Amino acid sequence: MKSENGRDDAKRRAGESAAELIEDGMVIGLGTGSTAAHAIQAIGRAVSEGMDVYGIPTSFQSRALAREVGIPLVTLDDALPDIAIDGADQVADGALVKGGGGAHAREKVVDAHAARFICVVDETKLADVLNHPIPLEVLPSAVSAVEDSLRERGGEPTLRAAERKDGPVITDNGNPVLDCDFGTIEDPDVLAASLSVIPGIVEHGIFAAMADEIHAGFSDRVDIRSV
Ligand SMILES: O=C[C@H](O)[C@H](O)[C@H](O)COP(=O)(O)O
Repeated sequence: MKSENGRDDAKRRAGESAAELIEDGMVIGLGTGSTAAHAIQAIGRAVSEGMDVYGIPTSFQSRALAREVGIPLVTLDDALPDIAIDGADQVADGALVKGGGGAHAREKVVDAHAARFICVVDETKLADVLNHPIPLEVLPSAVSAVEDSLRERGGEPTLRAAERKDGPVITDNGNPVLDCDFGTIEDPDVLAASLSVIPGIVEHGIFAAMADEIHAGFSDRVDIRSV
C-alpha cells in the first residue's frame, strides 16, 4: 500500500505535467479534486510569474483555489476553454469515471467544451476495466424513481451520505448523489447511453471518449498516453 504522501507526490507530478501544457493567452478549464488542485497551484505560480491566462472553474472548490492562487476567472459565457485539466476516480482504456467529489455535472460541461481535455491521475486510478461505482447527480424529487430505474438496469445504488453533516451530500447545484455499483463495466458507452435517458438524472459520471490525454503520476515519473 502506498503512503498518502507518496500518493500525493504522484498526483502532484501528474498535475504539474499537465500544467506544463499551458501557454500564454489560454483559457483553462479548472478541474476539481486533489489531483487537479496540483495543476491549479502550478498555473497559479505561472500567473504570479507573469503568464496571462484565464480559468473557468468546475466547482466551488476549484473556484476558491483559483482565486487563492491568483488565476483570473471567466465563465463559459465569455469563452470556451482551450484546454481543461481534470482528475478522475478510475481510468480504463481512455474512459473515465468521475464525480468522487460530486462535481461531475459541471466538470462534464467544461471538459466537453474544451478544445483539449487532459485527465490527471495517480497510478492507483488506472484499471484494465472500469468497475468503480458510477456517481449520479439526481433531482431531489426523483431519487426513489431513479433508484428503481437503476436496479432495472442491474445497478445497486447507494445515496451518498455526508461525513460531517446529517443527511446526504448535496452538490454545488443543490442535488443529492447516488453511487451506483454496476460491477464490471464492459462497455462504458452503452452504460452511459442507458443512464443518459433516465429522467431525473442530472448527469452521470461516465466520461467516455472525452479525454485527449491521460497524465498518470507514478512514484518516479509521469506516463502520458494519448487517447
Ligand atoms: O467530483 C470530483 C471529480 O470528478 C474529481 O476530479 C475526481 O473525484 C478525482 O478527484 P481526486 O483527484 O481528488 O481523486
